[in-house]
Amino acid sequence: MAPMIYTLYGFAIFFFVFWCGIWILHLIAIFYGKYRLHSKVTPLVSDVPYPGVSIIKPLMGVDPHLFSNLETFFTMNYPKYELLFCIEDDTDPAIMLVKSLMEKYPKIDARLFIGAAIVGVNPKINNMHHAYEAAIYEFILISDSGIRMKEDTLQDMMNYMSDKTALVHQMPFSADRNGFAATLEKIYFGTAQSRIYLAADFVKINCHTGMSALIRKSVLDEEGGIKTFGCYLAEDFFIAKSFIDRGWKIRICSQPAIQNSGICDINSFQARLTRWAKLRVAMLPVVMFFEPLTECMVIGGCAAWAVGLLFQWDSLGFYLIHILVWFICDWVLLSIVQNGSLPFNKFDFVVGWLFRECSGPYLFLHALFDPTIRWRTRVYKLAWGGIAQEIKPRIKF
Ligand SMILES: CCCCCCCC/C=C\CCCCCCCC(=O)N[C@@H](CO)[C@H](O)/C=C/CCCCCCCCCCCCC
Ligand SMILES: O=c1ccn([C@@H]2O[C@H](COP(=O)(O)OP(=O)(O)O[C@H]3OC[C@@H](O)[C@H](O)[C@H]3O)[C@@H](O)[C@H]2O)c(=O)[nH]1
Repeated sequence: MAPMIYTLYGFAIFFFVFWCGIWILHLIAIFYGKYRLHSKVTPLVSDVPYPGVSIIKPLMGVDPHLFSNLETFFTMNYPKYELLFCIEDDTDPAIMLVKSLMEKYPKIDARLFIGAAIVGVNPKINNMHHAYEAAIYEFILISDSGIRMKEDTLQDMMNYMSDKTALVHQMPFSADRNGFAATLEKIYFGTAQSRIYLAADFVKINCHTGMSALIRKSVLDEEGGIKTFGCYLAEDFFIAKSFIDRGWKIRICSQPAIQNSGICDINSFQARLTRWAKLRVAMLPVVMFFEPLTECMVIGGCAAWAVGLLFQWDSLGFYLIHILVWFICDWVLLSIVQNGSLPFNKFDFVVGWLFRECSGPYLFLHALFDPTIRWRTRVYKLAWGGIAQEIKPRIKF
């Protein structure tokens, strides 16, 4: 009987301590977010020789926002940059769209690369490889198709590129769009993901998501270039890891990434989160045990049970207060990340937040039990450690 009791008390103490740790994460995210995000960007000084940036845009297919998202790259206020658009398929309608932007902005140095190289299994790396080889500047910006830039975003990123830094990335967030799926995306990126992202950046843990990343090219070249990371689907994580292992710093900049894909529905959003969860579990198996415990409903339930056992507190009351305080912290964090009025009201936030918090643990479980990964037109399997293998030939739409 005694071992059983010790085990129960052991679990209770673990849950209670973990729960206390999670509140420290909340506080770090709120205070660090307030201090770190949305700083005023130092204006460009005309006699300073700014380093050049080769911006690589891997594209695949079109969506209703693609034209206006890409256009923001032609209207940036940065003195020296080139745009390198990469499109794998020569029948992709994105080609027409890029060409029309190149005609509209003839003064902007832009090139189009059609056809992917096969340097690994990661289709984004394969797509970008030719552009990477042709890039002329000392910095590259890898920027996904759904990203929007403000006029000063590149300047903001460059401001954080110190001599010891090799990678500056934008914390994922989303644009103001209408509909429940857009609300859900904003709530997820502005709460659950921002909390971990900001805390990880604060303690210098690698949490790099590669949708918008400014990279010191010489450092990546020392690793053999982007092709070295073509064997992983989570090339972003492994690029950052290789930099950190060699003593370089990676940092977030002050402007969160504005994701503005024209495809915004609950199924594709959840499929994306599930895909990311599969990547995390394969690269860092420890995540399998700890990530569910970072979910409000899960850690709240565990802590409520623990305090009932350890301190004879009312578990239900504790659970409800836990949820309420978490909810308030999330509202505060989301407001900090948004840095302005939100495109939805408080009622939408309550519904979206509850939906996200209840569906999060389910999606994670779903990711654990289905190891195959579908990314756009391809299907993969991951081995422990993150090496990917393509298991079905490409589906052509
Ligand atoms: C003692 C070890 C504790 C490990 C705790 C792990 C808890 C992880 C909880 C939530 C993870 C949310 C991650 C959010 C961003 C990830 C988005 C993503 O998956 N992107 C992938 C695709 O682009 C990318 O390849 C992966 C990037 C990095 C994933 C790293 C996850 C671990 C982060 C651990 C942070 C702990 C912070 C602790 C601060 C005190
Ligand atoms: O087959 C593909 C798939 C994707 N891509 C490009 O890769 C970028 C990211 O694609 P998606 O938007 O589908 O995927 P995500 O936003 O989930 O990507 C994210 O997760 C996986 C990481 O490897 C990426 O670095 C990260 O950006 C886009 O610019 C897309 O055009 C390709 O070029 N080919």
